[in-house]
Amino acid sequence: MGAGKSCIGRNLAQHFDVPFIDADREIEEAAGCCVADIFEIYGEAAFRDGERRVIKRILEGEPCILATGGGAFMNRETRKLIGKTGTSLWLKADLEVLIKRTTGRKHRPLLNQGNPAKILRKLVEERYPVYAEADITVETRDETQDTTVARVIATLDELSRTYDD
Ligand SMILES: Nc1ncnc2c1ncn2[C@@H]1O[C@H](COP(=O)(O)OP(=O)(O)O)[C@@H](O)[C@H]1O
Ligand SMILES: O=C(O)C1=C[C@@H](OP(=O)(O)O)[C@@H](O)[C@H](O)C1
Ligand SMILES: [Mg+2]
Repeated sequence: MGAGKSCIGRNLAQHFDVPFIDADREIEEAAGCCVADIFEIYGEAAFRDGERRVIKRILEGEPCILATGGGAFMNRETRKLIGKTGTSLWLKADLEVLIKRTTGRKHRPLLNQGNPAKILRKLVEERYPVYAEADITVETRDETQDTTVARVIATLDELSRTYDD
């Protein structure tokens, strides 16, 4: 949450001229309400179930850049499917950066359940070892979106040169 998956993913899709899909927006469309309302009305378990199904459908579709929600990669089945059909990229941010980028934003229900900084610290501890299984890791720091996008593109360019050699 706050790493920039949605913003940077959209930018990258424009750069590479491929479709961009945000899994959270797809879930909201299917449910007819926003993520916060899905959590409130149906509960987190129902959201996770919808998230798993929506991501599976997207991965079975046309090639695209997909921004998942921060919890999606924690699902073993989703992780396996991403590994089989796609290339995963972890936008890795320090806790401080995540706090700065999420402060004052109310649309992430998990951060409204207590002290957001504490919740984010716990999630970083739980999730980062699993996120480390991603194919590619790119750091995102306290910097402009353009700087992060440029770092991702440079990393991908370097990797494609490595594969070409
Ligand atoms: N370098 C950066 N990369 C990505 N987002 C940034 C950056 N700097 C500031 N931001 C802000 O941080 C927030 C990231 O949110 P978002 O893209 O929704 O992240 P996620 O989808 O990972 O939760 C946005 O409000 C964006 O404007
Ligand atoms: O980390 C999480 O568990 C979540 C992250 C959110 O997406 P972003 O990571 O795009 O904010 C959204 O899917 C939901 O609020 C749960
Ligand atoms: Mg997002």
